Amino acid sequence: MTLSLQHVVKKYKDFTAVNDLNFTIGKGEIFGLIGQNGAGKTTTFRMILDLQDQTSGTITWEGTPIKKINRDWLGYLPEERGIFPQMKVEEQLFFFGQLRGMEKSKLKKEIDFWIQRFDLEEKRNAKAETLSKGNQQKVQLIASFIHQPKFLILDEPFSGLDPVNRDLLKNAILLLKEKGMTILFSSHQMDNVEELCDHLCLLKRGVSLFSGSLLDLKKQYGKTKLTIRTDVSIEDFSKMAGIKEIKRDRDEVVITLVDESYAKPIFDFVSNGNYIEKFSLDYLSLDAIFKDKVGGDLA
Ligand SMILES: Nc1ncnc2c1ncn2[C@@H]1O[C@H](COP(=O)(O)OP(=O)(O)OP(=O)(O)O)[C@@H](O)[C@H]1O
Repeated sequence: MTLSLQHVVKKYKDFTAVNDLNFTIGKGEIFGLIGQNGAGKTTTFRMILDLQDQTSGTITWEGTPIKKINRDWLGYLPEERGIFPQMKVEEQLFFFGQLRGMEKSKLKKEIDFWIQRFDLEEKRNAKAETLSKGNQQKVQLIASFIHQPKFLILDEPFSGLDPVNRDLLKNAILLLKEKGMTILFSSHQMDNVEELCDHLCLLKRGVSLFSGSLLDLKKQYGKTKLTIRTDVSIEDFSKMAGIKEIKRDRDEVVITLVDESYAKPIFDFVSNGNYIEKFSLDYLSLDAIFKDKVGGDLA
């Protein structure tokens, strides 16, 4: 394993912000840390980054305590956004790359690649303060990994991005993974986590409710989401067993089953021996699982 947290605790006086946290991230993995506001995500990042000490527990990178490792292995996009407002985009990226010891010609190639990739060519010589919020975020993001770190931490990288830029970012993260980077990120948008993560940790008030592969988490709930395109009314489904929740969504009926064994009798009932256009049995979405795990208690 590349990064490993073992029994990590962080206390602020008598308040425990992170409580006995354990997870490991494999090389080249994209790992999601999810949890509501105040769950302890940023605190965890800051401990991994050695910006603050844990109260107890160990954090290691390839078996070595992180404190003993050269900082250049790391990249970080903090939740608080900030770039130099007066500096031009390209200058800014040169500044961050050189700060991290990158050689100029290699840096130039990287900058050209990412400016192109993030659709910032027209902004190359613009001062950062004249850029839209989304474009500033893209520049800060590039700055976080321009020195090609082995491990990249992104705190809420998707916040404030429109759908087009969201996709640009998503594809960039996948490209970085392809290049062998290990990536840890947090997001409140479960669809982003679902699309990107191999593994994840679900935090609630500093306690891990789950840590492991996304598929294993989904398997805990089984294939219990049933979507059927049908005119059959919700009332008519009331005679069927195994339905936990049912609602109509335009021309479809969406059912949460007690377990997947109830799907077949429902299929027989709805199709009645005829062709049906859509009948699909899926795992629950991460969003539904998250809400179930953390409950309605938002405090
Ligand atoms: N320096 C500090 N002193 C006291 N309490 C703190 C300090 N920093 C964080 N906390 C508390 O620790 C808890 C975890 O905070 P943290 O910022 O890690 O949450 P988060 O999961 O990143 O939340 P968000 O999604 O809102 O960014 C919160 O209750 C917060 O108020």
